[in-house]
Amino acid sequence: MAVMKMCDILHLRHTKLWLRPDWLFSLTKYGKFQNHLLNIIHSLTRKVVKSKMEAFNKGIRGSTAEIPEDATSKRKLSSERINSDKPIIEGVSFGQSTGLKDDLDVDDNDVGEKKRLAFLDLMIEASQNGVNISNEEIKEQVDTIMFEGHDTTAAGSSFFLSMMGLHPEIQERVHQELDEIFGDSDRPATFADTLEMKYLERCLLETLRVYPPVPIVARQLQQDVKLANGDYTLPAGCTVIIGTYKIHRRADIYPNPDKFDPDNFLPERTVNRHYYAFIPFSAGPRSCVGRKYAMLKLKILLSTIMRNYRVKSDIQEKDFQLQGDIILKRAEGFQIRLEARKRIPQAC
Ligand code: HEM
Repeated sequence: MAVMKMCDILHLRHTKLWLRPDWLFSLTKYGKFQNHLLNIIHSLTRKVVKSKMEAFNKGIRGSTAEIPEDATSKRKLSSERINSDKPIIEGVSFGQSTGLKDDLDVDDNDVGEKKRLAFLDLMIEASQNGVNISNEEIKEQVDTIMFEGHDTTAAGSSFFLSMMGLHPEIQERVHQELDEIFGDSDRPATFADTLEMKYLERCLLETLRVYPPVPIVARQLQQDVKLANGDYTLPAGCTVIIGTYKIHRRADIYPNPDKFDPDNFLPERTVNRHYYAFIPFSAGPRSCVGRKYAMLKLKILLSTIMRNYRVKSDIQEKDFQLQGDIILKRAEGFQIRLEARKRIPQAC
């Protein structure tokens, strides 16, 4: 709640110009409330770092990513199948749905077979091995991960459920797929199961296309940048905004771009699409470090909800058949409801 309330204050400062200067803002009730909220948030992260350090000093390390062998072989098979359909054309992606590959991924075997130190353990170990990183800096990294990891996935999963409510026929296919994977069992989903969730994954990617939780990213240029597509130079110091939301709705890339269509992520459609045509996690060296974890977490979370519930919405798809940004305005205040499909395990 503290993070959500902090976001309200941040958004308020976007629109209320007089709240922008820090000195003026700090005198207002919002400034004081912000201090209170930050205190709550920071004391949580301090507690996390402290308990991790205590555990680390006792020799206890965080979990390492170990994936069962059968899961990795399944994964390789499915990507081989996709690769064999069509040759990969240089400079374009053959679909991030095959593992959210990015230009950061140099190792093709990067599906988690390697044992890794949990991020916080890694930083604590580095600080104890002479790397110059203070406890406060470690805490700030934890703040970042906690915020980035929570707000975006919360938005992504809400949008996904909204889409399910709006498109009952698509929801039905998701249910069918999950029933095929899990049958009547209420066992928890595993990593191997998530690799079978092909249709759910397509729905998730399509959700991130039409409603990217991070709709724009911005950069301040440190040096002049000459654009490749003409005689234009962007001067150092200016801020460049990449409009993810707009890119994802380009009709030359996605025919009928306002339509929610999970088939946009069929391997044959993604094969020749430009690498940067789908950038919910941004791209390049400062892209989202949590994207694979986010996809995994979202698939586990959403499949668990969908196995047990049917999503109903109080508006129809036709209410969304408007152009571009207006869609979001019409969607304000609409409600979705979850109806139990079967016996609900306690974990839900
Ligand atoms: C659907 C879920 C997510 C989406 C859509 C998303 C999207 C993004 C985007 C667009 C950026 C780049 C922001 C910018 O350049 O201004 C970013 C950065 C980042 N994300 Fe995510 N993210 C998601 C989940 C996560 C999760 C689960 C974590 C951590 C567990 C995470 C950690 C980070 C971090 C640490 C950065 C900063 C990377 C850097 O600056 O080098 N994200 N994310």
